[in-house]
Amino acid sequence: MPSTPVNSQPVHLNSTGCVIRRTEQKGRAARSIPRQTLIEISPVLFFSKEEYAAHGKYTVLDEYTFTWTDGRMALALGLGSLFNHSEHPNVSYSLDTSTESIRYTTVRDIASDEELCIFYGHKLWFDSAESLDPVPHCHVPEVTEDGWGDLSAVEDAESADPPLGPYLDGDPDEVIADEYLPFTRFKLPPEEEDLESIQTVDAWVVDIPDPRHITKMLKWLKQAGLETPDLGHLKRIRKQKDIATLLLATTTTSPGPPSPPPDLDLPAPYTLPVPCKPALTPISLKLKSGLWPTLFTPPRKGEAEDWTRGKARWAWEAMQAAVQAAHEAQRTGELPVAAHIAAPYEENADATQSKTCTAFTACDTRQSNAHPLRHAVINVVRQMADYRASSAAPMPRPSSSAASTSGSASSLSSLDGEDVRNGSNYLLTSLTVFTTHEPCIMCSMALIHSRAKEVVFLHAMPRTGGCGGAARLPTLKGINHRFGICQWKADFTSDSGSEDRLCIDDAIDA
Ligand SMILES: C[S@@+](CC[C@H](N)C(=O)[O-])C[C@H]1O[C@@H](n2cnc3c(N)ncnc32)[C@H](O)[C@@H]1O
Repeated sequence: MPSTPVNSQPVHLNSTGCVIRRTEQKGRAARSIPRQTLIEISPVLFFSKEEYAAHGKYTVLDEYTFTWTDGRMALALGLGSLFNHSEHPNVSYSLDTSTESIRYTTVRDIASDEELCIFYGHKLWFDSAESLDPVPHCHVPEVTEDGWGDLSAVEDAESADPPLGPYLDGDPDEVIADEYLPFTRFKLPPEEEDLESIQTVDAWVVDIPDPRHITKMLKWLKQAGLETPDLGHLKRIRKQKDIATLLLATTTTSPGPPSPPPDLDLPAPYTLPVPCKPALTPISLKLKSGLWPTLFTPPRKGEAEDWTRGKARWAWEAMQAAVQAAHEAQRTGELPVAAHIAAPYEENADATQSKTCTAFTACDTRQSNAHPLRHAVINVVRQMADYRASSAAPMPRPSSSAASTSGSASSLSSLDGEDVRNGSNYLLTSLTVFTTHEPCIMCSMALIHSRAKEVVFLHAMPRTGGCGGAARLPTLKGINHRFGICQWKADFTSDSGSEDRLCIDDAIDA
């Protein structure tokens, strides 16, 4: 660590204009740096948990290490360990598991000599002394010749307000209204059912020939403890040809026929298949009510998942990872198309310490592999599956999900050997996939097979896309899973004016 006072000449700097100065505030800009500049890629040094528990944590390293996505303790080399924490960071970072490095990018224009800070998370282990630097409000510093040649930025700067600003400042748990989200959500119409796809359960019913007995039977139902919530989506009485029939209980609740009061002299109960769920569409209502009178519960406005400021920031960083990978792909002669599977956003999580799932990024490699199927989405799913297969890493375990009609979603937990053999390595259950381009029909189908929770894409592909362009696969009849679809808003592009470079021929399937 250099020991120069704050106003002396920098003794350690990198090519994008960062310099280390020994003050209470580390890591300053030696010159103005435009937003969206990749200022540092820090390789990471790892310690096993055991090594860290036995030695590392008793040393100064404890101030610098954090938990990597796979549980190892990690130390950022280069300038990475020197960024101080701020509630208003001007630098964002993303963990790149494929190269085991961390990428640091400015989130707004940085004035010369301004301290460079990242956000450590909400659980700090020290009392934060925020930098006294005034936060410049979108002022674009004049870039004058400063002796560092023309190495100031990797990306071009724009003079507009930084798109991430609204998400960086303020309460990360605050729910953001749809119009302020960085993407537009497409509302999928409720899935249309047909007679074959309606799920039913067998239930006991009893005919009540004398209508005067209906009230008595309803009372008895309550007393007998048969007013169970599993039948809450069905009406209790069906009237057909002047005969009322009462729904008693499913055969799961009551394997044998319930016994109504003998003094009513009712006929013997019998079983009927009744719908398992309420009707979401008028067609479904008609079909289900043909089996048994069913409640109609169309999806209401505002039922979409809430997005918080912290989650919007997570999405922004994930899209940025995809965009960066696409630019890198382009530099190596590939199509500028990339996909990023983000580790799930954890509310109230410490950004550096508690990630339990790994993120994956892949680009299109159909040029270098001379293989027409090596699309970015296929590559990223494959990358994740290979990683899981090789490391017995955590995988999604099916449970329930609003987005999945196959009834699967996840907490991330290890699966047993049988699941692995069954191909669970490919499951994206509960995971969001960020792509620079709307996935083509093949990739959209792969995402359905993989049970992706949602897809967020930057560029629409009207002629070839499978998420609304040429087709919208999740809405096709007979599909056994649906993923949510979101398109990134142009105003919020993480690509800072360079997005035109990601444009590809609209005849190409991404
Ligand atoms: C990764 S290091 C950052 C670089 C460190 N300041 C240095 O001089 O090497 C993390 C440590 O820096 C200090 N630190 C970082 N941000 C701080 C802040 N906002 N307020 C006070 N101390 C901070 C804490 O001691 C923390 O354990």
